[in-house]
Amino acid sequence: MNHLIAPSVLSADFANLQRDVEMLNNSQADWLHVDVMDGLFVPNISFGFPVVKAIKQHAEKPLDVHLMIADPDRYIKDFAAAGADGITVHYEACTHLHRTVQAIKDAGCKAGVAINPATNVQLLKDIIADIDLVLIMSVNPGFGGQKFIQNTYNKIVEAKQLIASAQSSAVIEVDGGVDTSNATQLVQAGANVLVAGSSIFSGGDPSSAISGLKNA
Ligand SMILES: O=C(CO)[C@H](O)[C@H](O)COP(=O)(O)O
Ligand SMILES: [Co+2]
Repeated sequence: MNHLIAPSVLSADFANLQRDVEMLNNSQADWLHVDVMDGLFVPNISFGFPVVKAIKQHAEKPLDVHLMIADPDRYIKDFAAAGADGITVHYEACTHLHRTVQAIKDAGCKAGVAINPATNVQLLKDIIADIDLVLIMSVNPGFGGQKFIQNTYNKIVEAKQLIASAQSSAVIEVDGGVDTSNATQLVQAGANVLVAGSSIFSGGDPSSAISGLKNA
């Protein structure tokens, strides 16, 4: 599979969200990555259902919703209703992860599980066959614009082996500090989906930054 690009709307201009979503519609972006933060699981608050709904109204590509919230079971149905196509929860935020994954699927969405930089890939062994996506965080979640953590490459290789041994169809997504300096090596290690926020939106030409990552 060719790798996919999922620009993070967290780095968009919130005062011009429709304009930025339309730019993404017309770009080589494959998905729109939507970061929801609750100020509890992570030390930052981003946005909730009304903003996800507003993005959905204009988006022509799937919404890849990354929930950085405590006890996400409480809100799965609401995010599905708001327009999520995929919902990713954090391993570290779920007491009953299997139940949460089933709830995501029951809500009609693709189910993803994210792991923080200090969480061992092997902890996904008993859920890997049930999920559609593994999100390997390459920064500590909570903020855009952080420095990429090098150990991510090893974790991608390990996740790929875990997926193969379980005959899982899960794809591997990487999130945090992704730019053209590491994109090629991430894809070579086995990443299928690259999330990028600041490297896309901080320059003057987001659309060509997306093309740069797509051609990595
Ligand atoms: O989940 C996230 C932060 O927790 C964001 O998706 C991620 O940080 C993307 O932003 P950047 O490319 O600027 O690192
Ligand atoms: Co994210």
